[in-house]
Amino acid sequence: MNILKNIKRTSDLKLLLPNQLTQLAEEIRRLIIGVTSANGGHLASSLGVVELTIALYKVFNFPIDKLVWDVGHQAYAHKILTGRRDKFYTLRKSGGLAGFPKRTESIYDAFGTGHASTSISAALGMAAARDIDNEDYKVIAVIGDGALTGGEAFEALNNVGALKKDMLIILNDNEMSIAKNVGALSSYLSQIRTAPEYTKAKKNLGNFLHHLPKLGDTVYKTAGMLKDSIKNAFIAGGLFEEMGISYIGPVDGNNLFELINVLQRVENIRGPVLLHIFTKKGKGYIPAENKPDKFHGIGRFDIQTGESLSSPTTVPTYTQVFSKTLLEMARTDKDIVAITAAMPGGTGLTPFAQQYPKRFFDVGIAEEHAITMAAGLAAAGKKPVVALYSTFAQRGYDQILHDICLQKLPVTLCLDRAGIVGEDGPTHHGVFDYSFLRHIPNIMIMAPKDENELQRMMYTALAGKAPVVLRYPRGQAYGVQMDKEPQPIAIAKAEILETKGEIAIVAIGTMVYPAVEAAKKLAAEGIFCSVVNARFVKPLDKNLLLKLAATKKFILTVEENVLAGGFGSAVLELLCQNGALQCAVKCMGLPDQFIPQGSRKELLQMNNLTAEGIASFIKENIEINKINPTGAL
Ligand SMILES: Cc1ncc(C[n+]2csc(CCOP(=O)(O)OP(=O)(O)O)c2C)c(N)n1
Ligand SMILES: CC(=O)[C@@H](O)[C@H](O)COP(=O)(O)O
Ligand SMILES: [Mg+2]
Repeated sequence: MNILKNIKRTSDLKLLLPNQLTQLAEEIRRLIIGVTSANGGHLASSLGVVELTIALYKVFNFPIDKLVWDVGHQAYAHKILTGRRDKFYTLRKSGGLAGFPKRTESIYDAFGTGHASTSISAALGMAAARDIDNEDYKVIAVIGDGALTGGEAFEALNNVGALKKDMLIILNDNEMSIAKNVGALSSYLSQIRTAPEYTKAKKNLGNFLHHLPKLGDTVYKTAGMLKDSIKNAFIAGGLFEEMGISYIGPVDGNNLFELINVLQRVENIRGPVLLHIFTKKGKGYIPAENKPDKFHGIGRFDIQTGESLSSPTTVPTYTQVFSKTLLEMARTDKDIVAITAAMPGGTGLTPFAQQYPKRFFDVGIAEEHAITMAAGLAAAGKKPVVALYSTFAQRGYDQILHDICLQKLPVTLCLDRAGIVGEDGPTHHGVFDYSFLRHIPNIMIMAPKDENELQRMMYTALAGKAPVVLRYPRGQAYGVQMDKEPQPIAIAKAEILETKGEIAIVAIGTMVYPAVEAAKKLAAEGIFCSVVNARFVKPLDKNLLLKLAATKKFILTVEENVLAGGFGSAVLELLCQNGALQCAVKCMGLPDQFIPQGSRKELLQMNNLTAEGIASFIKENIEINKINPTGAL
């Protein structure tokens, strides 16, 4: 790692000779592969943009110029080149470097990201601020072809074309979202790549690059000739041009010197420019080049073989249970249709897509559209199931409220990765869904304690005629026996798991088994508790909760959601409105702050959301609330 080691600041890179730049790309790739093989991470996307990152640092002057990475999952080379090489081994670990750009981590991270399609809006904001202050720096957004399918990116392009700010949008087209990119825009981009004019342009490119002036040629700049000369060497990108954005490309984004040359010239063009580059996702690591979807975001793996190093298990993930159950239900119910927003693999919908292609829709990174489209399908008599990650469903709040719930349409929203997700950190934890959904009229919200309950809740949701939200976490379920003929559960009925003592633990979803275990631990110490699996955040089991309030001295609610507006606060509201706060009530859940990155286990422990944490919390409260620990009601 000789070249990389000697880069102390980004300006050192500008002095490197061509062969040293090539070696640098190689060294960066090795480092990225080494660290992600140990820590997991977004490998394929980061490998694809190594040349782009080097070219950007060669040509531009960051952090005075501003660089915004869309999603930010591809920014590993950027981190390595901006003073974080020595800490790169801490990537995605608790207290380590974030997997995404983060403003508090480096001045080179101009904008924090994690969710898709925000880069053009953020870059336009920076360009507008620059112009208000009469400053002079470049603003660059790098957006992938997947992220460009998001509505926010188009809202931004629409505005960019009107405001005509000096800014560069680099479209990194690798024909992939996480899975194969989909949609009309993706077809349009591939038409550009395969157009005969492009082959001609590519032939002329070498010639063209050697004859055009670089930075500082004022004659070309003022006459606007530079822009025309560059554009004439490429082919028309009609869509963007029509929107008032100069289109340049496509350029081979894994050809470092071609890229540097083009960037040196594009730098001089005034107004908004979109530079279309194409790259290979996973470039430089054969297993990732061959399976870019598998290596998009991967856990620990063996570098030699590319095989996963996660311990094998027969316990299914919640995602797999959702996937299998939906497939079974769809066999007998022809009205079931499924929608994903660019995450067929992550949400478990790939088998459904293969089996029922006519009833499956991958809409691209377009959560808002996915939800309203589901509302349309429901209005026309179908039973849509929309599978989204909880964190990305945040995008669709108004669509859930206005398009589904107000019209009481039977859409089932399956929120995967709900709760703490782990190493992706605060941009991705799905810890707000109870709070941003439960105040919406007509909605039903359920959370299963295990995979069998998830199955039963899916049957419950699809048997009804109203909007339902089901939320379940990332990773392994419990390994419980599954019902052969799953039956729906009773609406608004909690499950009583233990009936002892003056204390009641009312837990929901992932917190039910830890609550049961806590009760067992406490019982071994002579402290007795009742345990309730609430099952529903809405509607609550009113009768049971009022009975508990009347008969117990202390109720503890436990949830894997922020406390503000969550399940516990729903219980408190119910008891308060019914004048039933005669017993003490406390709530365990997540605090009013963003949860950092770390393993799910570590983060649950840090927040006391474990059997031990629940048991200690109860012990602390015994004295305060004058509870008879041995009391058996
Ligand atoms: C709002 C939102 N929805 C979904 C995702 C999940 N996601 C992360 S990266 C990605 C694909 C991005 O594709 P692209 O922009 O082309 O980048 P590439 O990985 O191909 O480099 C998706 C769907 C997200 N981060 N944000
Ligand atoms: C960057 C991004 O948003 C996704 O790639 C996400 O990291 C996937 O998470 P899972 O690994 O839980 O599928
Ligand atoms: Mg892509």
